[in-house]
Amino acid sequence: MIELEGLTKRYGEKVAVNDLTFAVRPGIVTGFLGPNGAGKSTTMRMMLGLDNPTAGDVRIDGRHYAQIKHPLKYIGALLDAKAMHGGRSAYNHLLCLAQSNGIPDSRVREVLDTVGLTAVAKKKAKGFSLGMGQRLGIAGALLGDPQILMFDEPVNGLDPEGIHWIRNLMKGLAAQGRTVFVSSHLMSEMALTADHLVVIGQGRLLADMSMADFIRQNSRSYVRLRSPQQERLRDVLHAEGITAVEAGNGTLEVDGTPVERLGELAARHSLVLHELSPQQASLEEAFMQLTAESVEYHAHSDTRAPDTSGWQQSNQQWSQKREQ
Ligand SMILES: Nc1ncnc2c1ncn2[C@@H]1O[C@H](COP(=O)(O)OP(=O)(O)OP(=O)(O)O)[C@@H](O)[C@H]1O
Repeated sequence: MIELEGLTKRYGEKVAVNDLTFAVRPGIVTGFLGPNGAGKSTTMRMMLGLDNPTAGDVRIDGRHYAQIKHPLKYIGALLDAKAMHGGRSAYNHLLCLAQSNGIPDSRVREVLDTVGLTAVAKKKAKGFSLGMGQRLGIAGALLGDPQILMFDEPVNGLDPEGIHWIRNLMKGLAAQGRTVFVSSHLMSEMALTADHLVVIGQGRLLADMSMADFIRQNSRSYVRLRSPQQERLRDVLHAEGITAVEAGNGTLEVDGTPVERLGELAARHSLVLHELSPQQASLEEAFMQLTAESVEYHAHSDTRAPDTSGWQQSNQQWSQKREQ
């Protein structure tokens, strides 16, 4: 278990981490999300004793990192895959880590095998690709067979097979009862991997809840209906006290009524339906909605990536229509 209590970090005027209190529990994968500059890496560095908090406290199984004798046996971390001696071979890099942490040499071959680097074990790390470097960093995290694992952007540089592998690795580690804490900007990947989310913005805690609750609370779920008998359908719904909002392209949207009830109502009145589909926003949409106000770095160009403001706008319009 990792516990943070009022954790704060200032760099001069800048408050990078602002009074964070949360716990990371064993047996599940906890995702750590936040826009660029939100304070994720700073938080993780303080968890590992690499930075001192300005205020507050972080404890690993009740102890400060510095109090743990052989830390790699308790907590394994991938922070910066480039942070290694490039002149050493992958094998020697891990051997040095093992020997300074009281870990048997035999463990080096095991973790090299786990991450798929056995064939290049004798090659110098500085010649490694980004993905190979990530794998070596992950091998270092696994070396001490720790109960707590922390990964900062672990899929960075990995190919689809590698992404699939790390996803299953993290889920497997959590299923063994370990504590797994992972940050990533890849929302689709996070949605497939994490059970629980901690979300921060401008150093502050924005959410600490299950993935399902996070999406439910930060997005709109509704049912979309399409029928060639739209007018009759609207009348039937209206008579039942159900508000259906026209959403263009011949579709109606209904909020707050289970999809089963809508289907049964249509059947009872012999209405033809071409579509009856529950709609749930993605993690990415829920994340954008929650963090919209705490994004520090906005792109300002005509070629910027598509954002979800359209989605937010239609959400607002929809809410306004519902209120009318
Ligand atoms: N050593 C430092 N000195 C001064 N400011 C710092 C330092 N380290 C981080 N910061 C600032 O603290 C804030 C949080 O940075 P941090 O790297 O923790 O964010 P992050 O959530 O990991 O961002 P990203 O997703 O972009 O990696 C940023 O505004 C950053 O500029």
